[in-house]
Amino acid sequence: MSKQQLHIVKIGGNIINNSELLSSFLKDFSELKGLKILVHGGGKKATELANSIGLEPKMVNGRRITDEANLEIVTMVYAGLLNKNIVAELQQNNCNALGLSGTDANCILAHKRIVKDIDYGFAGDIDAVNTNAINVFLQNEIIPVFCAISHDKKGQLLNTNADTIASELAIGLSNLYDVSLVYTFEKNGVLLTIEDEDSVIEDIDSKKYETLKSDNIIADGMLPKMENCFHALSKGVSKVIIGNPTVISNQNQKFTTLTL
Ligand SMILES: Nc1ncnc2c1ncn2[C@@H]1O[C@H](COP(=O)(O)OP(=O)(O)O)[C@@H](O)[C@H]1O
Ligand SMILES: CC(=O)N[C@@H](CCC(=O)OP(=O)(O)O)C(=O)O
Repeated sequence: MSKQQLHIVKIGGNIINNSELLSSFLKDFSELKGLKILVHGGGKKATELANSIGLEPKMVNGRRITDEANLEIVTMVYAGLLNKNIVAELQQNNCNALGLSGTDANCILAHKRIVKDIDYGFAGDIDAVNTNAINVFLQNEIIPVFCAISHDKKGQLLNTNADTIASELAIGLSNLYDVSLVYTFEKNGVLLTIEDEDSVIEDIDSKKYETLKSDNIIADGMLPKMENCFHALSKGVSKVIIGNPTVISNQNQKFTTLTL
């Protein structure tokens, strides 16, 4: 028997910081048919709050150096302010959302990221996704909304890149569902020329990715995002696309499709 379809949609921090774009996306997401999960970032908002109290968070290889003070900030911003406001707006749109961090129902188990020469503090790398618990929500028409906080089951919360949360959820749930993973952010997809929104590269496989990388066409946050895409495809996720938030509702919107 073929598997049921599941859409996992990730929304980036620059969209979350724009209330009009966010509202429009949440309306479209509410209208998306079938089983679905939303994952949100919020790095921009967390940096703004940190700056307002005199902290200057550092990012290394797309990950926040998360000391104790920054862990408090990201927990308040991701699991509190942003997650609850997103859920409230989805509820307003008659989408029965449930806001979750990775510690709720033990959904996302992680360990403190250990890398030689870089102390990431309380940043987490994912070990396991509790697909049984998430499946209970999905099968009861409850729409999980995940923020970028995981835990180690020893009482420690950990800050985890939201793109990685989305890809690991997609990989874990691929055992049960035919999963499409959609990364949405403020641009129209992976662009050949970053200033030109019409220059969407519609198909990228791993070979083309290597060329685009060495030609410096892909840089910054797009590098870890695409690594997550290829990892998801290699672990059983059916479809991975990158595009702007309207891609979930507008058939004519261009986007980038990733293949292995
Ligand atoms: N070729 C490219 N096409 C599109 N975006 C790119 C490209 N190369 C680098 N980027 C950068 O990657 C960023 C997206 O990564 P990131 O900020 O991590 O996204 P998110 O908001 O989803 O977390 C874009 O804002 C853009 O500046
Ligand atoms: C460890 C780590 O880097 N966590 C990310 C989590 C938020 C995130 O990924 O947000 P965007 O999707 O908006 O970038 C951070 O704190 O920035």
